[in-house]
Amino acid sequence: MLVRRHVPLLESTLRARPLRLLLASQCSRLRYSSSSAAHPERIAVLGGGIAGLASAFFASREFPNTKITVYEGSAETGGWIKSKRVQVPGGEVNFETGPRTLRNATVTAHLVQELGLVDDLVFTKRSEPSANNRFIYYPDRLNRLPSKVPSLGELFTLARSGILNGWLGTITEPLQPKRPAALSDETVGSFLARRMGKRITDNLVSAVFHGIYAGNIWQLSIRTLLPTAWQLEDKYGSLLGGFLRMQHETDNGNMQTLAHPYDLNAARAMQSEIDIDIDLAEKLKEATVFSFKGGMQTLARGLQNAMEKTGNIEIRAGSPVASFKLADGAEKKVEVIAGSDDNKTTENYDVVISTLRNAELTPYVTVMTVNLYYENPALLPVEGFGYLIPQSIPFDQNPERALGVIFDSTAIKGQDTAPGTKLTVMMGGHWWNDFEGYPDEEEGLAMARSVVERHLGIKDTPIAHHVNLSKDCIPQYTLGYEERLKEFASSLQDEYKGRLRVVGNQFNGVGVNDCITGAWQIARGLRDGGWKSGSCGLDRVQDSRPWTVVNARDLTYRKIVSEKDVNA
Ligand SMILES: C=Cc1c2[nH]c(c1C)Cc1[nH]c(c(CCC(=O)O)c1C)Cc1[nH]c(c(C)c1CCC(=O)O)Cc1[nH]c(c(C)c1C=C)C2
Repeated sequence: MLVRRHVPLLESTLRARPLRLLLASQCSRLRYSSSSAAHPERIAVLGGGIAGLASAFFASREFPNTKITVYEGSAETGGWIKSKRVQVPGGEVNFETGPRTLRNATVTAHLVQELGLVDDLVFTKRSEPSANNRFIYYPDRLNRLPSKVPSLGELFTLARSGILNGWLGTITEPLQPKRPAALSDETVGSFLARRMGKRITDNLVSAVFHGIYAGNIWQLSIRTLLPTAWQLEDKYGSLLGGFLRMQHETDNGNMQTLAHPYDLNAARAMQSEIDIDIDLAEKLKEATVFSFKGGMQTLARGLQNAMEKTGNIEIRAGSPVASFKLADGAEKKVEVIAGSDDNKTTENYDVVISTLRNAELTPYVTVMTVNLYYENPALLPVEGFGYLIPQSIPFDQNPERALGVIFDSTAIKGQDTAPGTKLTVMMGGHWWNDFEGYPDEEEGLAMARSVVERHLGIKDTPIAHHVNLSKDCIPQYTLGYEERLKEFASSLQDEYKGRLRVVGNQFNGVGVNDCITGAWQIARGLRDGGWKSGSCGLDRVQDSRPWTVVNARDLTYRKIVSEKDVNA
């Protein structure tokens, strides 16, 4: 593969990876310790999920001489990331109860590299069927979604299923009435139905949002979840018109897009501060998603192990936070009370990074995952990633309120030593919002089996299974979220004078990558005396600069470029 770096001098050190990584980490330490004259003495991180662990890790890189304490309520760190290794006849299989794969993201790739986990990675290549075959269940069968530009045949098959009914509205969108200037937010459903019609929105878009938020598109905020679409309409009066303008307004042939200046700065910081090893970059480029041979928990464990080795981070598992507040006295410190009922401690910190949830900011949804393993390796009627179920499916086709089914044994390979078929049925989300109780393990298993029998015709008995209820696992960025977040940010600043920062899936996005990137930004924000500033870590939402037209490539990490680009 033709790949080369921008900076030829670095090329030889790149090839000698261990040396390069060693140098990189020493350079980072030198740079970080240069500001150590004014480093915080103690930092507390509240919550040992991925956002908390990554925050502690990055903060320790910034301040090697600061004592960092991570408080985690449960016995184990990692939060929603949980992998379970299960013995089955013929080998072992990996069951994930939470996030199961990662998409390429600069900070995550860098973290994996720093933790020495590159050899533990498994990739789903772009060429594999699971990368290309994604299905939507509608109205009573699986429909393959076109992977890139759809062929006429693919469009015809989709149109025949009825999924695309109402698509004509999409091209007449620029002629439709403009959105009222005073409208400060809209639901994803309403925004998209205005241009695509309600039927496609319900049949297609709702399925995609099930797969990410397990949420209801008629409640989620377009302004937060599809901000570029919202801003394009704001600037150009039409989403399609704005999109087409972006194709024309090219500078040196580059595609353009709208971006918030904060995001542009963040992209520049990644570009200048992060080096990704060339071998890893190549693998990531060829993959749609990746995970770890031992499951996603490898990442959380890798982080914990690396932190334990630093000597300046203490992880207190089984130590729930009871309360925290700005401590009395002249010095700005935050007092944290934590621990079990019979063993509570009260300690003061210069900075607290909280990943704990705030009940007023967002509602949450609960998801039940049921992992199923069958001895027969050839059970599935189609090969692919799995399928999502839209909101429009009538109750009799989906009484269990399943959101989707993942074909794990094809979606990500290299984790199991047994050859059978592995599936995960995901149920609940917004559908279960009003439930007073949830199905127990036995009921969950029966419901999942009935979903795969009705949708896929699978009647076999699974030889291994795991039922897990993740109560309140995905925050819902509902209508008006951004305004609520702004108010929340100023109240935090008033109360904690900058000594409390917040990060995690309630603020940065619901994915693992969002949490890791948010943690990296929080730690950078503490640098060079930033820990004494009045920020609460929500600088992005408080930054009122308008979105501007930028070259799309300026938003992407591109230290690794193709030979063609180098020569251009
Ligand atoms: C525990 C359930 C989760 C559901 N959504 C998320 C979790 C952790 C978060 C999430 N899922 C996806 C994204 C998009 C980008 C990314 O970081 O990968 C996010 C933030 C996409 C996704 N959804 C499912 C899978 C296997 C993936 C990743 C791989 C891919 O896109 O190729 C499946 C899935 N997740 C949820 C449901 C209900 C579901 C249904 C099949 C909820």
